[in-house]
Amino acid sequence: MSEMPGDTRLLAGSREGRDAGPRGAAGLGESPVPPARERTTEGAPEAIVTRGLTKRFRGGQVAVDGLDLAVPRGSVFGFLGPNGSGKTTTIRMLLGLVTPTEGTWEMLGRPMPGAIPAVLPRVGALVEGPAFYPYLSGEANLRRYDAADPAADPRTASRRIGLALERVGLTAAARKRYRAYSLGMRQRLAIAAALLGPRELLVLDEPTNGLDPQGTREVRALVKEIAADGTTVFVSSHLLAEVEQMCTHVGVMRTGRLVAQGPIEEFRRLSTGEAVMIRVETPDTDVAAAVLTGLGLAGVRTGDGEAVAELGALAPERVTAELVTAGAAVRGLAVQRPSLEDVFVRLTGEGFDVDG
Ligand SMILES: Nc1ncnc2c1ncn2[C@@H]1O[C@H](COP(=O)(O)OP(=O)(O)OP(=O)(O)O)[C@@H](O)[C@H]1O
Repeated sequence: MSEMPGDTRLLAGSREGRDAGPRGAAGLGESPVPPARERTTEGAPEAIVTRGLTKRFRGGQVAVDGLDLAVPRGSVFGFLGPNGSGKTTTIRMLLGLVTPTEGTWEMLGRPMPGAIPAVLPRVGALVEGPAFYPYLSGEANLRRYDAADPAADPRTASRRIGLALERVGLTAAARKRYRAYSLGMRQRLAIAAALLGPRELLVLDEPTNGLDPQGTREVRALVKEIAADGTTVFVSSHLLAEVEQMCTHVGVMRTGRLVAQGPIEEFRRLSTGEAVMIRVETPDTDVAAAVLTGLGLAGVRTGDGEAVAELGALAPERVTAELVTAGAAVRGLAVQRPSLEDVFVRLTGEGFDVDG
């Protein structure tokens, strides 16, 4: 797994980068000479870096507020946040589709938006699904799509299209009409359109939105395959399970702010700070509750055939022994460690849809 600079910035923390930087001074288009720290090299360890990136829409709505993202090369970076938290606006800014109100950003080591002509051909993007013709085949649709790109050499179109179809596993269905494609195949074709040409970075905005479970699985598997080939993938989602299954890194958005970012392992480690619960399944709930209370455990409560408490640092075998000594018939005993979801809920103050 690639290392993210400043892993310690996992929690809400990317502020220092912003304060040290040219925030505010760099209203885009206002400064003809970019600050020295913007002149980065192609070999930068991040595929995307933003500093203080902000979008205030007319009418005062702040959609994205001082974003300091660092997306390591080679990562599958899950850009996670509830609906309306600013993910799409961020992606549109990164791709030069919307002008930031404030802040700077780099893609593939080059300062944007100045380097757009050099950088965007190396970046595949799926933001709004491309409109495909239902009565044309997948291949014919890609041909039209490719022909609309002035940078694409028509002499090599067939090869490009063949490779893109192969990459998304649609070679066998290339001649089928688009309208006969399943939802998953349609989305894979959209990803193929983003992969017409060799890409170092793929940006996908909610690629599984609206898909059935089978389509969702296909797209997730495809993202992993693309990443395994060395392409950095920046993928937005409001689904925690999706990010957990696909991503090596996560950035968490809440109302336009990045509240945390880092390797997913770091988030898992964070979850160890949450309360570990012990759940005793027993017909003798009162006896069990008395034992748990006697052991000094907090949050003791009884329910339907069970007694529950916060285990804290106590060894579960100690609880088991005391329960047996007290004569409680123990049918089951479970230690519940906090999930990644608990951590995200604490960070964002709201729940996530867990299912894909
Ligand atoms: N063109 C616009 N003009 C005014 N406000 C906008 C515009 N585009 C987005 N917004 C607002 O900015 C906020 C962030 O929207 P954005 O679409 O970036 O969020 P999101 O996290 O991608 O959510 P979703 O998953 O629902 O698309 C929302 O409150 C939205 O209403």
